[in-house]
Amino acid sequence: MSGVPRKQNLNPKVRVIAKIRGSSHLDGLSTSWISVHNNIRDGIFSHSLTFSLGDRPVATSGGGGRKEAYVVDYCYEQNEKNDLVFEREVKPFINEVFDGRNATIIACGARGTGKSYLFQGTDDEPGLTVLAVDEMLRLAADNGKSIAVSFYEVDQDHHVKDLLDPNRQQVFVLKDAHGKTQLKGLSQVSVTSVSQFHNFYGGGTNPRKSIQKAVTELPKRSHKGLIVYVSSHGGEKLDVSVSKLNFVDLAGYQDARRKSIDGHNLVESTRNINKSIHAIHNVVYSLKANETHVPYRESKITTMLQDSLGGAGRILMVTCLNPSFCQESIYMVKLASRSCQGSSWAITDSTKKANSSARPMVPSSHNSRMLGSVSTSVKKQIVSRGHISGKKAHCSTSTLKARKLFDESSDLISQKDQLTSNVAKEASSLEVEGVSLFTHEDSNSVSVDVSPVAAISSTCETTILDKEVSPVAAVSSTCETTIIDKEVSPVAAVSVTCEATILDKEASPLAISSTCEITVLDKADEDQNKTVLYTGELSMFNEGKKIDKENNSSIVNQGGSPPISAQLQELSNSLKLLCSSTPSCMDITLKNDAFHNQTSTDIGEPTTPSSSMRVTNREITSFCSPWEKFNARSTGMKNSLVQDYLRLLNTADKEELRKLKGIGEKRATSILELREDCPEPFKNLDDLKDIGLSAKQVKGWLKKEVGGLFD
Ligand SMILES: Nc1ncnc2c1ncn2[C@@H]1O[C@H](COP(=O)(O)OP(=O)(O)OP(=O)(O)O)[C@@H](O)[C@H]1O
Repeated sequence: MSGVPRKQNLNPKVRVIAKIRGSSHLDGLSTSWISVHNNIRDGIFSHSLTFSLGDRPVATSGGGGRKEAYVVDYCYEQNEKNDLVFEREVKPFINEVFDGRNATIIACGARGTGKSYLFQGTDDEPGLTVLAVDEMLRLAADNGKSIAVSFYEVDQDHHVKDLLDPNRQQVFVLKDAHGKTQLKGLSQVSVTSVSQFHNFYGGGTNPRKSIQKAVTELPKRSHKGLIVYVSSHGGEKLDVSVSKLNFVDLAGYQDARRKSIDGHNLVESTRNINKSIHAIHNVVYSLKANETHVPYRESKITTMLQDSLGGAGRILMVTCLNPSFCQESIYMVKLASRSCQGSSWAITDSTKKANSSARPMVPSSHNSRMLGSVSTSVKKQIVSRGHISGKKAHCSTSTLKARKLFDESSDLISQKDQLTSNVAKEASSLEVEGVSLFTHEDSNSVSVDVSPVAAISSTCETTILDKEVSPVAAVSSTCETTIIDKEVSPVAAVSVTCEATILDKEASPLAISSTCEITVLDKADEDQNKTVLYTGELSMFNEGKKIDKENNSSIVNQGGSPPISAQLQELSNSLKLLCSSTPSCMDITLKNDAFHNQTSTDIGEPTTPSSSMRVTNREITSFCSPWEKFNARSTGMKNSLVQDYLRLLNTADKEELRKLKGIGEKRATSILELREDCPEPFKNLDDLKDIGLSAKQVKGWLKKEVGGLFD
């Protein structure tokens, strides 16, 4: 990684990096599940991180099994040691601190990801704090300045304690007359040598051992902070600090619904910690985005650090990552990427999906909470890096089978009796089916003529949900294929997304919707990104009548290379075949209580509901009676309204939430708390019981909003 260009983000105030923890003997044969890729965007270098398990991408968006790439300013890999991170990231800060500015280095990450190791290190591999103090002492000696330190912790109850005080005296965070933060009761101790620092900070020659000892005496979950003051006054009591270098070792992020070793639910003890981790990310995000309001007051730790974080203060946020699979690490990377980029962005273009960047990756407890629901998902990925010029990559037979899932949606429907009798069994038989739009009609090979191709990924997901075991509530299939060509212009990425949804709560009504989309992003022309877009859309709400489908093809590519054009043509043909192979006539009754069916269905993946709501004009005109037209239209509107309402609950800020009927201060706070545990807690109206609302109540309010459509 040392040879890469290092032009960095132009906003020098905040830098967000990642560090993959080095291996210890305890790790055994852990192999990295994180891939690090170089990016250059607008001339700025960054790294993007993707996650996979074996050959499977880890679905991070919570929907559609998308493989997303999260951008950070830089990522240090497993073999890169503390001293490298120090030289590159911390040393420049020290010079600034000696010039009178404050700086803050924050380590965050899931538990056991090496945050403390990074800061404290070992005798053999000193950590950032030790290396920094060493360097600062040297500079202080050269410049006639002196160094002092404070060491504190902020526990889960927001209490601040002085760790240099044997009695762990409480520290009070106050503002003076000038609005500056005062940490009343926090000791400052002068330091003149590294070994002396070890004594204060670690209580011995091996800081790790001492800190581990200290940790056992402390509450399990707390943030720890070290302040290194640089003062020109010197002396034992440094009342006037010229500038500060803060090290903040945040408590490990942990899913609040996990159980502790002793079986106790950790919700209570982790909620406050997680809240403050979010708060510090929110502050970093606001500062990086130059927002006028920075939410320092959201937590004790950000209030304490306000003087250092604001103004000319520099910030380095290091997200520590586990070298082996860790769901919480993904979440931390999402937060880091959001802080780094303003929002996390995905190479697979999944940002097109509403809320995808902010979607939780924490496995939803809501699915498991919905008794009787069966959900299964399968993700398959083919990834090849480097050049595959003129080669044909062969897909496994599962891709052909997958294609069948889409083609045979009618078979699925005709099999509904079997499905309803044994949903779980059907689910497992469906899960072997994947989809590849690159599959030729007459063969199961994937042809890749684009050269060189940086990555090909194909993701398939199948979900069957049945809240009451029978009848089938929802069958949903999402497929995505992406080719990323980073090196050769003009094509940057080809992305294909297919979605199929079958909703059938009580045998009828039945709604089938499928959507296909091909997007080619062409970054060759900086001024004008050329885009080839193909969309195919098919929806069926039928009563034995004609089913309408709509295909839109819009080609505005001005300079696509011949192989890509040919490839696109192939894709386009495949899509047309795909759409045309879906049955054009179905004998299914459309029932007018579709709203109820839709809203009571627990659709686990958030990507699918919208497709089931699409009712185009052409579809509507294909219905026979005016009643059916009206009914289809109103069903779509009702469903859409419910989804918008849920989306609002999942994303709105407190102020917006309070504008909603039935949501006051208390409910708005509960909603925000729920979102901290699971950032998208409301997947259907039944989830509203978590905030003391019933689906019926909300439907009633929505009904009022839109008049008589809910009658
Ligand atoms: N670079 C590394 N090389 C070898 N071992 C490491 C490295 N980083 C961390 N470890 C080991 O991994 C384990 C966890 O590290 P550490 O305690 O620093 O994690 P943490 O993120 O601070 O955990 P927590 O959140 O629970 O405080 C320790 O046993 C540590 O020695």
